[in-house]
Amino acid sequence: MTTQKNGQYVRRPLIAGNWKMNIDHMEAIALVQKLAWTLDDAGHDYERIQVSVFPPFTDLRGVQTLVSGDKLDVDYGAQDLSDQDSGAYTGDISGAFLKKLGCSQVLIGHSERREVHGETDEQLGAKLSAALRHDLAPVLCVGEGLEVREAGNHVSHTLAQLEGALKGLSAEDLTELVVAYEPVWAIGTGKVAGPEDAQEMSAAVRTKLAELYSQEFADTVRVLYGGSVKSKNVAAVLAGPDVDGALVGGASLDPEEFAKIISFEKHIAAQG
Ligand SMILES: O=C(CO)COP(=O)(O)O
Repeated sequence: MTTQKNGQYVRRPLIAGNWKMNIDHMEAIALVQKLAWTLDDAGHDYERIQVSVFPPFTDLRGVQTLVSGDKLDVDYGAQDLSDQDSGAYTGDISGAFLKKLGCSQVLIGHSERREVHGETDEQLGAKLSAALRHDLAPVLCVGEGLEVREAGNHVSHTLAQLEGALKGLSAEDLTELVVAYEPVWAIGTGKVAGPEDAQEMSAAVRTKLAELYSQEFADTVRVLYGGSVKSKNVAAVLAGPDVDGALVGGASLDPEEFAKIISFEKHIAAQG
């Protein structure tokens, strides 16, 4: 969600937790509950900074029951979806089912899906279309591996992933698009991209979106950074004007640490 203030776009920061294949449905309920309590105690304003979690599929019903029963402001979504809506696709999950479970977002093209399941930009484009058919905001993940970074081709590589997945989709289709830049070498390694790296790529993503669609569209799309985000580095990583939030893996499994990351503005203020 993006609003306009004095002719400028104000992008609502999003801090999202990707739980990957961690935490069963009982643990998920406890984690969301603890997170919500911690954020309430800290006086978190969800309208200003959106909070989402991406649990495994089997946890979604439990999370839905808790969020709707306790009227929590935490949003949630799935880590993947099928490009099909129903039928003989054993093991796949339809966007229609996710929507029924109250999901508002869905991750698409996480580097682990690209690597482990060989998902291609073309398939990801089909998944984006499926998300849009079911009114799920797609969080499209892009980012380069270490070799590409070392060769200095990270910007062109990442923008090609972006363009490949968005092929054939219009700005009107993509009003809820979120892009997450996650350099593969920073995921789960403790090596976080420098603030300049996060800003460089976020700005490049925005320029590409302006080229493909319009500046106005590009100004409304939120670009997240992901890869070893922790409370101690979040203020630096989110300092760039084009970085609109974070996609957090490991650190989102600890409710206190995740709540501290969500309160990143306090860390920025403390830095002066
Ligand atoms: O892959 C990630 C989020 O999608 C990042 O994971 P880590 O924060 O554990 O590095």
